[in-house]
Amino acid sequence: MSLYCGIVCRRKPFWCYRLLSTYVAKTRYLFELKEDDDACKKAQQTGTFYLFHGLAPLLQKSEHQYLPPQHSLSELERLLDKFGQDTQRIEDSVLIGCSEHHEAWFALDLGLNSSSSINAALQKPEIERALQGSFIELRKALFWLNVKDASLLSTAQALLRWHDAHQFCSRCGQPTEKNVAGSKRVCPASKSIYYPQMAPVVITLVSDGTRCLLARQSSFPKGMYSALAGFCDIGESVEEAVHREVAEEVGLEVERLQYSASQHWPFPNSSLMIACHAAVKPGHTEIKVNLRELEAAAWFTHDEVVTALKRNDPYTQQQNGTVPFWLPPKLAIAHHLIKEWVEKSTCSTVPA
Ligand SMILES: NC(=O)c1ccc[n+]([C@@H]2O[C@H](COP(=O)([O-])OP(=O)(O)OC[C@H]3O[C@@H](n4cnc5c(N)ncnc54)[C@H](O)[C@@H]3O)[C@@H](O)[C@H]2O)c1
Ligand SMILES: [Mg+2]
Repeated sequence: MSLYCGIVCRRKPFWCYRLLSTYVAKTRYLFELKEDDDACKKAQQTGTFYLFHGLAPLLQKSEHQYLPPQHSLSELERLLDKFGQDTQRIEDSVLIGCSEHHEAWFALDLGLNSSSSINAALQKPEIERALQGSFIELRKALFWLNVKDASLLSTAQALLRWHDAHQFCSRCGQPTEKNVAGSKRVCPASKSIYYPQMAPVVITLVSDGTRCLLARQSSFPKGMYSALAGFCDIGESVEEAVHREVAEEVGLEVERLQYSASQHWPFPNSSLMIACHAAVKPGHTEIKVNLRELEAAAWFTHDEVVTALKRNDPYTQQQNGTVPFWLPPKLAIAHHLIKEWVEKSTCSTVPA
């Protein structure tokens, strides 16, 4: 229930956090930190930092799970000091969220070349030893993290990568400067403002009523099949992109599009995955694979998909040198789409 009653406080910020629901207060607090550099600097004093090296997050193994440790500002300053680095490097950190109690969370990459400090990147093994953890490639880490940490670290990696790649103004070539939160970069020379971007991608699970269509690119791990995905062209609607991508990749026309869900996907650059179900016209099921885009595509039955969904670790399942058919991991939206199709077809209400 929202406690916000429309009362406007005279204190800065112009709303009173105490009158807002926890969620609204949190979003307003994060909004303030993005807009106000002084407030964000102050938040760093009481906030915590997630560390990365070359875009790989620091993880610590605890019992049966991997967790990303959080470090306070003073711990981070001590670490930098220990390795002979100036604390200006902390200016490269980006805001990635906050707790319900308004403890701000930041991410900092110690391996990328710093735009704030003249010191060279820190050496990975030494920091791993000092912090008793390992920097693990995010694609691998996603298999071991819980949903909340996976989402937070994906956001952090996407934002750190975007800042690393946008250090110069594309209009005049001069260096750009990030605001404290990292929600934008500004070119002092041309006055251009740059905001972190995501590319919209449609991902579609096509059904013929009893089977679903899955495909693989040669770059996928062996045996893995997924739903059809493709970047939206400029000027296209989501619906147009779904029709075009399915036609382009497998030579089929689809109808009865149903939006399912969306997801931020950090690889290889930030994408906004928009997931849909679609159906082919009855009898129009002949696949014509575009070999410039895909290695293979095929129709899979309900039973084949159910069996594949149960294969959590496909690499241990190899028999006689063959790799079994398997599906993207739980955290990928493709997994969600496929699971949804299985559940719907079990109830006999799958899009025909
Ligand atoms: N989260 C998931 O479940 C999931 C599943 C499948 C694919 N994906 C992601 O979807 C994305 C798109 O899938 P795809 O590779 O089949 O796309 P695609 O079919 O559009 O083919 C990729 C090609 O599109 C072109 N392209 C056009 N706009 C681009 C842009 N903004 N960035 C990069 N390339 C662009 C390039 O030539 C590129 O080689 C991939 O990055 C992949 O990681 C995510
Ligand atoms: Mg594709």
